[in-house]
Amino acid sequence: MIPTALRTAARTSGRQSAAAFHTTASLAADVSVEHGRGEWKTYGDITTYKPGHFQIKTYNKISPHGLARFPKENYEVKEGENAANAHAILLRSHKLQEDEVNLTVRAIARCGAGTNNVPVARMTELGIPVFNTPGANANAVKELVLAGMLLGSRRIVDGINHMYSLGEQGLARERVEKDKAMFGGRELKGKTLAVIGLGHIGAATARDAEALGMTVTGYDPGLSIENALKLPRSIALKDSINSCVGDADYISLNIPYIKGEGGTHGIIGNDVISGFKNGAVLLNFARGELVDSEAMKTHLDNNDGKYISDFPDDLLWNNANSVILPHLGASTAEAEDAAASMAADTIREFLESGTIRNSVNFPATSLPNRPENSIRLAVVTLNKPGMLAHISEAFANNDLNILQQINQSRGDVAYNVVDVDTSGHNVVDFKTVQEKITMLDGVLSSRVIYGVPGTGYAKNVGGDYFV
Ligand SMILES: NC(=O)c1ccc[n+]([C@@H]2O[C@H](COP(=O)([O-])OP(=O)(O)OC[C@H]3O[C@@H](n4cnc5c(N)ncnc54)[C@H](O)[C@@H]3O)[C@@H](O)[C@H]2O)c1
Ligand SMILES: O=C(O)[C@H](O)COP(=O)(O)O
Repeated sequence: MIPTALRTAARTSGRQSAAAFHTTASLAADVSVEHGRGEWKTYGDITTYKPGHFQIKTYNKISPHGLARFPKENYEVKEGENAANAHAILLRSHKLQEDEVNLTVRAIARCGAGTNNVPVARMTELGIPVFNTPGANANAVKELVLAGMLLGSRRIVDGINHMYSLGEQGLARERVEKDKAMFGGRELKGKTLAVIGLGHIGAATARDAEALGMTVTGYDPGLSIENALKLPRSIALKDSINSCVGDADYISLNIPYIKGEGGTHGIIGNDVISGFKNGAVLLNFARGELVDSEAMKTHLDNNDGKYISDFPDDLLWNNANSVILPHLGASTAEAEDAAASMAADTIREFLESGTIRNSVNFPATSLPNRPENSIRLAVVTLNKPGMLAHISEAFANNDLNILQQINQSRGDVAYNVVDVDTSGHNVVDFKTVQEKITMLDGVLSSRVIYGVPGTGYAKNVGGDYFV
């Protein structure tokens, strides 16, 4: 729903002045594109916006190392609601609400792996690509999974708590040797680890577990070639979760949380848990919702076994056989820097050249550099027949020749990047062409990737032209 102020802006924008931008080549035409919200003054709250800059809205604490990738000449970074005219959103685990996604937002990047905190399906309907940072924090999580295996084998937490209590009573020296018999454990070497999900984290965990002398089994119906090449040679690949966990002393869950039919909600339920070996340790550094807490509690209360996780759980947080940490998997300086840097680079590439890399809802798309004397238009459409023909026709009707173009689709959405020749034109009225293309039935948005940062974006919002 367009807010009233912005609806007015959308209707009147055609009457407002546009800026002319010059291409670098000497023979280039003047190109007139729509200038954000006309004279800027209708562009939301002007006091929070620097015309000529891309505005990045952040949620959560994003590593300054990553944010430094946005050059100050062209970008301003603002936290949450201070960014009233955001062109892109950068976040970690913040549960993003639709009303936090301004009409001006062209893209969203999750500094991390899981995008279940972003309403991805809705963003696809709105024509907004959502990106993540595959592998950027995988080493940090893998190291915590390894630590989790040790926590599950050596009663380290119980031992620490016991020493604390003895210390308080002044009994530490007297009791320390006698009491150690209470905290016996077992070794990882020679035990079996089952890895569910052999992606960036799972594959690295499998490899390191083998190096610790463990036998490793794995299950991943969507194993990529890239991750398959990282697996230890000795891994036994299984064809179901149940067959993977049956012989395991440790089970590491490393899959995404996906809601709805065919998703992964409660995928570790009673049918899987009842197949656990006595004493098995379940490591959940993926998402809390993957595990059926009731079933896990019943299991822990009636069998040997442990649950180690970095996700909150109302039923398991104080269970004697569980160790629950804060959501710390990716909280290392290295992972935070890497994820924020990758996210910032991805957003920059998208805003500055239209390239799509590491999106979870849009097709990977990359075009060679824009030729001289050309303008680039990126158009998001529904994935239906005839869209490309209509876009091409709009250019032809305005005597604009297409130099290169790419059209990629994914699910319900298609993404087109078109470079059109401006040579031989004195003035190219791009406002008119862009409005025609944007208001075609099935077009969601368009963006002139040219000229002043932050300009040239238009949306077809249920028949309203928002520019
Ligand atoms: N605790 C943390 O701080 C933390 C940090 C990073 C990631 N994570 C979580 O870990 C998950 C995995 O991260 P990653 O970087 O390895 O992601 P990834 O995309 O590289 O790997 C996920 C793998 O899971 C597989 N998979 C999907 N559904 C499956 C299923 N039902 N059964 C078996 N395999 C399945 C996929 O094919 C893929 O290979 C993320 O989605 C996120 O939820 C948690
Ligand atoms: O999916 C992820 O990448 C992790 O859960 C990390 O989340 P965080 O960035 O909030 O630590």
